[in-house]
Amino acid sequence: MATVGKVPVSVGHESSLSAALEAQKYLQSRLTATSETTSFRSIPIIDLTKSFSSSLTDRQEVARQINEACTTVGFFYITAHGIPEEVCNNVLNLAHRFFHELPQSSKEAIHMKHSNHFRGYEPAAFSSVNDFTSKETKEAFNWGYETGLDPTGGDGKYVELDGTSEGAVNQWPQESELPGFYNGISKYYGEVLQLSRHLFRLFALSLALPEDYFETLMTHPGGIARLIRYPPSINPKPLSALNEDEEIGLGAHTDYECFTLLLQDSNPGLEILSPDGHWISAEPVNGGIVVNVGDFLMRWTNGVYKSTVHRVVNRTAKERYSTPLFFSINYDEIVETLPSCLSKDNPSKFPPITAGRYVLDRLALTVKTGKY
Ligand SMILES: O=C(O)CCC(=O)C(=O)O
Ligand SMILES: [Fe+2]
Repeated sequence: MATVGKVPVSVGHESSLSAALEAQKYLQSRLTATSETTSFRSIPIIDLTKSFSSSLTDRQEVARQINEACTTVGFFYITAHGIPEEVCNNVLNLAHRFFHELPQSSKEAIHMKHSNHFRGYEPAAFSSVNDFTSKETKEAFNWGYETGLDPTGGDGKYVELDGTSEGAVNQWPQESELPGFYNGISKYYGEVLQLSRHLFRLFALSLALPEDYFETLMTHPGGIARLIRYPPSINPKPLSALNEDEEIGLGAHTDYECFTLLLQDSNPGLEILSPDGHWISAEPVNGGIVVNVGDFLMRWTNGVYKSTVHRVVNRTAKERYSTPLFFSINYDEIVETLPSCLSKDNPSKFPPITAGRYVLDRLALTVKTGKY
């Protein structure tokens, strides 16, 4: 089994802190590297139809494509994923309503600064994924797992990133101010949570593990999600090799959790960095959801699955909306390198790590308040 059990969260904190600092160094090295031999110019599209088949061979066929994508690009689109179109359209529409209809004073009332858990409204330039050298233009609304949002009802043992369980920590807008908001979010979140569990079964197959290998690790999973708004560009510019963008929506970064499922509207903006230093636009695919490997899964697979650097630059005169879910396992699990990613010639490169603490230490580096 990959987990080595549950321990008090303080144990292993030092290693997750140094892991967070290592990750920052890794990011800097990726941003300056230009000479890797493996590279890519496009992002694969994986049709999930066969993943829902009762035939294991069919499911393994999809898992093989996932393995190929994760060992090379670290990003792929999924289509035929089963989330109804109207649920997706509705959540993007709610994002628009949140930023346009909710009065500023109500946004302030649920400002992220009131939260110990990075939840609530986050204005532009409040956080920065890499070192605060440029102000990020995005604004966001952040929330996380609640038992009531989980269609399975969970196992009632949810803990936050720091291992505590304080009860409800999400900061929601008042129903009277944004009618239907909680319901619409809840519908999408439930769907995308279940899709993430489905994907984890495919990830297990893709890593030559039993299909239910991760099952007991996602009974109260971490799942931070956001509505993000990128303002229209003041000075729209096409993507160029010169990399001299003044308006950065979200700076270059890797994600922290196991994997991310990202719904984006019809405006491009997401760009991913190929190993030889080219930014590739992850154009929206009709009915598609973007999936990318996060650093926690990269570590867990001993570096076999790639966590790829990406950023967002809105190059259009239209605003852009997106909704990522950062799917993690139960935050109180401690994991060590997956057995199928180890061999005599390839010993573990990473020490055991607590799922929540690792993410917390990464997130804490993105805000200046010093509060977290
Ligand atoms: O908005 C997007 O397209 C990407 C968002 C993202 O990369 C993130 O929130 O980590
Ligand atoms: Fe990201």
